[in-house]
Amino acid sequence: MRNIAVIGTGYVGLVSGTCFSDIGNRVVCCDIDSMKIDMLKKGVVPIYEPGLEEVVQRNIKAGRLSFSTDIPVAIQEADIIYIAVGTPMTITGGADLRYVTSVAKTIGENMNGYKVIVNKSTVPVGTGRMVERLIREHLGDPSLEFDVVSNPEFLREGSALADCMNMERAVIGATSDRAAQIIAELHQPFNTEIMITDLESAEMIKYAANCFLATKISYINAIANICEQVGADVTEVAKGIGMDSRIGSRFLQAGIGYGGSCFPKDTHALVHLAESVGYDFKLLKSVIAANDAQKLVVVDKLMQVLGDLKGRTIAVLGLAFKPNTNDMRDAPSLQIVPALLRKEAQLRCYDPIAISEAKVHFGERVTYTSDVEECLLNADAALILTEWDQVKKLDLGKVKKLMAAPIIVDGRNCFPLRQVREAGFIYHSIGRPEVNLDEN
Ligand SMILES: NC(=O)c1ccc[n+]([C@@H]2O[C@H](COP(=O)([O-])OP(=O)(O)OC[C@H]3O[C@@H](n4cnc5c(N)ncnc54)[C@H](O)[C@@H]3O)[C@@H](O)[C@H]2O)c1
Ligand SMILES: O=c1ccn([C@@H]2O[C@H](COP(=O)(O)OP(=O)(O)O[C@H]3O[C@H](CO)[C@@H](O)[C@H](O)[C@H]3O)[C@@H](O)[C@H]2O)c(=O)[nH]1
Repeated sequence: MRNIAVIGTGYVGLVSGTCFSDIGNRVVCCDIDSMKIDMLKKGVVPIYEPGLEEVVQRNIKAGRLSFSTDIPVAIQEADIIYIAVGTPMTITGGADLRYVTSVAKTIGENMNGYKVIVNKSTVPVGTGRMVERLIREHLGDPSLEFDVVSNPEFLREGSALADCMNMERAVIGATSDRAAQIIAELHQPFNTEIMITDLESAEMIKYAANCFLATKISYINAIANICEQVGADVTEVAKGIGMDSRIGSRFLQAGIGYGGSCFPKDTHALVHLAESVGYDFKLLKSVIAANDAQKLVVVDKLMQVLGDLKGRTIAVLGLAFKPNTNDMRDAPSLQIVPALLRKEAQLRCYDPIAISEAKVHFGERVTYTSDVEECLLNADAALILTEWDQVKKLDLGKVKKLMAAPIIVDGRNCFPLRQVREAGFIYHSIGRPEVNLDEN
């Protein structure tokens, strides 16, 4: 049993802190956001993450998990300190390290014995060394010992708890065997593959992994754009190439580009890091440019079907960057909705859980509903932006009766072509042949 302090109780800090407590450690999750901490103390989880609230409540009850804004005390009482604060993108594309820097200083000021300081935030190579230096500079007693470790997080939003409890690997980048062993032991109950490496390589692994996945998505989206011109179907192509185990079938879903709190900022951060050492990462720059362009292909498709969008009622199905989350950070809808508004379309937007987050961005310029059928009622066209189950399971016969015209532009390839053809829709999706009424 270890005493762990997790500093930064967002998606990553809350989920990993909860999982560490669930395997038997005593964990205090800290944050400077007192509203968040007050909610969590009552067992209320401030983010939408399936299954999380139950596990949080279970561990609070068991006395293993607590929440606090008193970060100095949490540091003093812990033998392992996890840093899990945000590292958002700066205007120049690099990672903003101000929160990491501030936490490192606070840790240094409150050190009172040997501790392992573990960085879980996604940070550029060299940050672990900077954290080490800052802690040392702020130590009250220079004889105090500590080690800095990098243990990047690979969970996905929407399946964060399951991803963390069943992690495929734990990457541990350490500067001492002592610290590597402590963090490796901490991960034993997860029954996962443990990779012990150096600090710099661990930091690089996180960016290299995310940027590889982003590259895979931009690649299949580029293939989709060619498929449309040559009459091929990208879902068949993805299936066919994915059967090659060297390629693998995951992250080959063509769509409206990647969004979310990680891929957009991490691709930019790696380009920025490369630039700082004199490498022009042209490949990754193209991945980013392709992704930016991909978000808007559905706007062109809508115009191709409807012509002028002025005054037309569009049912926008899904606003979150992916299903099972209410996170709107860098969601493709943030580009697509304003582009449609510039064309003076009337937008009725559906999302089962992200409406209050979406309102921060779109305000009163669109109308909102969490009822998918209400969204579709009398609409001139439906535009699918998130592959929510509620959308994928729609009865197309019923949808046709609800809508003013049977038109769907699908940015997520939710329906088999045969199904929409039989239901009598005009259906334009990504990288697949168009379905038009004359062939129905
Ligand atoms: N969200 C994900 O799916 C995910 C997955 C893997 C890695 N990451 C990385 O993990 C890090 C955290 O991401 P997130 O999505 O959890 O961020 P988040 O924005 O949800 O949470 C960060 C939290 O840190 C708190 N914070 C800021 N400064 C603080 C300070 N000085 N002391 C205490 N708390 C402070 C904020 O109030 C906030 O609650 C980022 O580097 C991100 O790239 C995120
Ligand atoms: O085949 C695919 C797979 C994903 N996406 C899109 O890619 C984005 C990211 O999806 P996903 O990776 O599932 O979600 P995140 O929660 O952002 O997780 C990513 O980013 C996290 C933060 O770094 C990492 O920890 C995870 O391993 C990594 O998958 C979303 O917009 C998806 O719609 C596609 O377009 N096609």
